[in-house]
Amino acid sequence: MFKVHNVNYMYPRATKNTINGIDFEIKEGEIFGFLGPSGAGKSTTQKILIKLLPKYNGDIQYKGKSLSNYNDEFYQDIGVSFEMPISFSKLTAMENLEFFKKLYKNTIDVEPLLKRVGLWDARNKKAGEYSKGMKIRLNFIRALINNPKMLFLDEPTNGLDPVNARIMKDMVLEFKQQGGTVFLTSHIMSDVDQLCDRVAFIVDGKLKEIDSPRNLKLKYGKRTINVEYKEEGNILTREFPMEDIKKPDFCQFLQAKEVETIHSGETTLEEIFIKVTGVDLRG
Ligand SMILES: Nc1ncnc2c1ncn2[C@@H]1O[C@H](COP(=O)(O)OP(=O)(O)OP(=O)(O)O)[C@@H](O)[C@H]1O
Repeated sequence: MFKVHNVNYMYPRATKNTINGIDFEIKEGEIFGFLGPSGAGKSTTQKILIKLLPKYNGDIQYKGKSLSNYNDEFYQDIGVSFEMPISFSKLTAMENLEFFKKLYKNTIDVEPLLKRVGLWDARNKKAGEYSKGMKIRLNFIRALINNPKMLFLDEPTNGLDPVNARIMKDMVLEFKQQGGTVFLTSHIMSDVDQLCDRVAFIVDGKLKEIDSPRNLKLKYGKRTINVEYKEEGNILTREFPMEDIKKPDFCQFLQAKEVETIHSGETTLEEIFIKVTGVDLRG
């Protein structure tokens, strides 16, 4: 869908590049996560990809054609839901959606989507009177209004309660199942784990890692089995090399002990984030 080659970007009046020679591809039909510490360049990259920052150096191809050669037809193809909800506060949610519909050739029926995200009953309320979470949900529907092939989502579940976050994630996964491609940024590693086929880590404008969450967990995790067992009222743990799984000693150990839990030693995306970026998400 996208091929990004050796892209650099410097903001006007800045003294150094914000984006430093990044290379990556977004495959058609995948959910691609873009992760990194605050200020690393995630939003800047997203803005470059949606043609808001056209003065980059390097090559970006969208569907085999240089991004810079696309006109406004590009916007018929994509949907964008950024962190800051954008809507006309004096218009109702429905009036907002009707307004945005007029900008596109192909549009969808918003009723089922508004019902799905729980905004149907509030459709005639002014967008300015919506809560933060309602604005985020409205913004998401707006991003889908032109039946896009590609969605750009910035922190899609930030500010949503767990139920609405779940609905949003299900809708993103359904968008993918119907052939859509997604580029998303998030600081919520469990969301990234549930949604993304591949993730890229950006630090100081440079890409440090690109792979599937599974491969990253194998790469950064330990090939171990950790057994937690009870002995004389105490909970003890013992770590075995993964290779021991086939050895009689391991089976004998399990049979002899009162086993509580068994885990393989793969790591979490949060731990990987800390290792790759050097920044602790927990602050
Ligand atoms: N309009 C601008 N002019 C100059 N510098 C900017 C501008 N927008 C962002 N920057 C700088 O570019 C760098 C990257 O910012 P960016 O918004 O891309 O980070 P981010 O990774 O999206 O961060 P966050 O997770 O906090 O949203 C930061 O140092 C920021 O201060």
